[in-house]
Amino acid sequence: MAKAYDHLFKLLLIGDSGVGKTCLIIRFAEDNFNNTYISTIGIDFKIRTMDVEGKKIKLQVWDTAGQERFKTITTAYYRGAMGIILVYDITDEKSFENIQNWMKSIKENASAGVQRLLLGNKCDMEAKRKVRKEQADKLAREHGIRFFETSAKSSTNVDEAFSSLARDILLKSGGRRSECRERPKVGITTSSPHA
Ligand SMILES: Nc1nc2c(ncn2[C@@H]2O[C@H](COP(=O)(O)OP(=O)(O)OP(=O)(O)O)[C@@H](O)[C@H]2O)c(=O)[nH]1
Repeated sequence: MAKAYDHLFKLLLIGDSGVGKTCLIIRFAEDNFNNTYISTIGIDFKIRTMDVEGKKIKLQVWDTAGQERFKTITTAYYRGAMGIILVYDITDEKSFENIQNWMKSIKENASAGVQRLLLGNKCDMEAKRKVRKEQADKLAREHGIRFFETSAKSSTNVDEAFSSLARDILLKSGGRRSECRERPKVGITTSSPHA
């Protein structure tokens, strides 16, 4: 029987409440978008398998609640993550300023070698932009990480962002077989509806 996947990578999305973390995951895992805002309670995850550099990569993507009151629960999940995606909203300056605090939280709670990625979401809302692309580019460069502007709504750069992070983790691991060896379903699988 053909192997269902070569690697399992655990990713985590963090960032202020309302920046679009859940929507990015739903766009990535289900190719769907909903305008209704239901704030995440605690933590949730979805799965999608994708081809990266000729390998089948199963991505288990964890969605955290941005609200401060869930911090104790959500930071407990940092340690197991191989990649962490920091998300801000390009129409919300405060969410960009807070990226520094989210970076600090990674330093305090995640594994030392965790791969990070910065996303400026809601780039479909150009008229309401408050954060210039150059500002985020500079921040990403300072931290030595990649940066994309995305839109979960228009699907801009969502697949690109996830596959770029998966590729970086893959290359860093030297293509060694990673994590568990269960044999899941092939193709795109999702689980656990957004709470
Ligand atoms: N225009 C636009 N709206 C978006 C986009 N992504 C998310 N939204 C909207 O922003 C709101 C918040 O999205 P969520 O994905 O629930 O935000 P979140 O970061 O998961 O929030 P918490 O669960 O509270 O941490 C919703 O009303 C979404 O419809 C986007 O790319 N463009």
